[in-house]
Amino acid sequence: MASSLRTLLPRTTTKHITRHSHHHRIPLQCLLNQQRSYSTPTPTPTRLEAPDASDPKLSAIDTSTLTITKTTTPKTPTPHNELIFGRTFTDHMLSLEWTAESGWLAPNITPYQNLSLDPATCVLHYAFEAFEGMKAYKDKNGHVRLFRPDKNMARLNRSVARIALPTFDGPKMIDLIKEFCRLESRFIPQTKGYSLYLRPNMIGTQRTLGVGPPGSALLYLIASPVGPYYPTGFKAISLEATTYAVRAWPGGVGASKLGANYAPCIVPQMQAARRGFQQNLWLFEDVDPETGRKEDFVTEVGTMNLFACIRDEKTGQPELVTAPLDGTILEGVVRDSILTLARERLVPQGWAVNERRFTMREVVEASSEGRLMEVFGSGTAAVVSPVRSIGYQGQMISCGLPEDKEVGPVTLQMKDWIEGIQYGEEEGHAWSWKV
Ligand SMILES: Cc1ncc(COP(=O)(O)O)c(C=O)c1O
Repeated sequence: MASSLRTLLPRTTTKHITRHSHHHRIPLQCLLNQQRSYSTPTPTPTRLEAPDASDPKLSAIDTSTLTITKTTTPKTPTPHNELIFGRTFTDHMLSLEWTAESGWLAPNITPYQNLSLDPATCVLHYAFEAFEGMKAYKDKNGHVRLFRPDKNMARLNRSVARIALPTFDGPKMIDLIKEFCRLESRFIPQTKGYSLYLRPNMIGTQRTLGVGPPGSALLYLIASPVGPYYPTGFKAISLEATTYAVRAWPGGVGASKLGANYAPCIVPQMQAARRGFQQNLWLFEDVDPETGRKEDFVTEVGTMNLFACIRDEKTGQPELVTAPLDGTILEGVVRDSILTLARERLVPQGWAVNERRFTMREVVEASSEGRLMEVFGSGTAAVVSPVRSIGYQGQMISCGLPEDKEVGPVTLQMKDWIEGIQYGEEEGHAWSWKV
């Protein structure tokens, strides 16, 4: 316990050495830039430079130094029917500290406990924070499995790099997560639909009010056992298309899983809820280069990507469409899985599968002409979430679900395929990683 507290407590928050290394580095860089600009003008950067922390030495993790301090007060897991998403946690947490001088220090698994942060810690002022959401599942033989954890680690590395937090060795972090899951295995119910939600989180821990790259960071992981998103079967949701606020924009950080992207989404979500909608749908207004007209492009939902099944006006061919990865939406792991499965398994049945920009005008027209077959959200929490209607500019757009149905065939098929892989029912699938 003593060593675990030392890990999380003041070491990073009271030591200042890491800051000095930046003080030395920054003036030197400025000097070099200045010198260069006297001879030939420095070209304007056309892309973001990789931050210092992508230095392989600074992103290495030594898993052989892992220490495990087990709790002396193990909890009784919450009964299945009482599980509420993100409310109860397991006995332990995994944590790793990073400093700009030494890179990643020895990882620790300790009892779940409070963090102690100096009030000046940079995450509390400037939102140096990025996170992930992934799950561990238990198959019918009692083996714990992760679903495409490489994708989550790659995305977390992209997110942290965008805000000058240190990158890390993804495969080594997965080894640590596996170790953590083995320790917490008793919290994962062996019932399909149940899982252990894993929340890796990285924060900048530099104690400073100066705005600059954090010289120290903490990567930690906590876990919450969760039940099925729809315990009594699917319940189709209705979305309010938000026309008065924007979630992300070209050149922004919408593709990064930063905490700072989520807080500003709550007020529009509350407003949608006040009008009876379960979620809001984020749009992006832009000129369509083909028509020269201003359009509302469909992007994604609060914590889900969005798919539509639309029958072609002329040929009648069904198309599965979702917004492209243009930097304004999160690159969902489930989104990618749906696209891959659809290309493998729906295209041979005559479907078109496209990542392309599509507009609310298209959705409205398809709906009014009876060509909008299904709409659904995709994400780790629910896998898929059927959409019954979208409120847009004072109209309710019906998304093709018959009134007596809660889910369409494509949505249901995707859930079955993906859960089959997650729970190891589809034998030997490369996306299901045995722990
Ligand atoms: C904004 C946003 N979009 C999409 C997703 C879906 O991503 P994934 O499929 O990786 O869960 C999430 C959930 O994490 C999200 O927060």
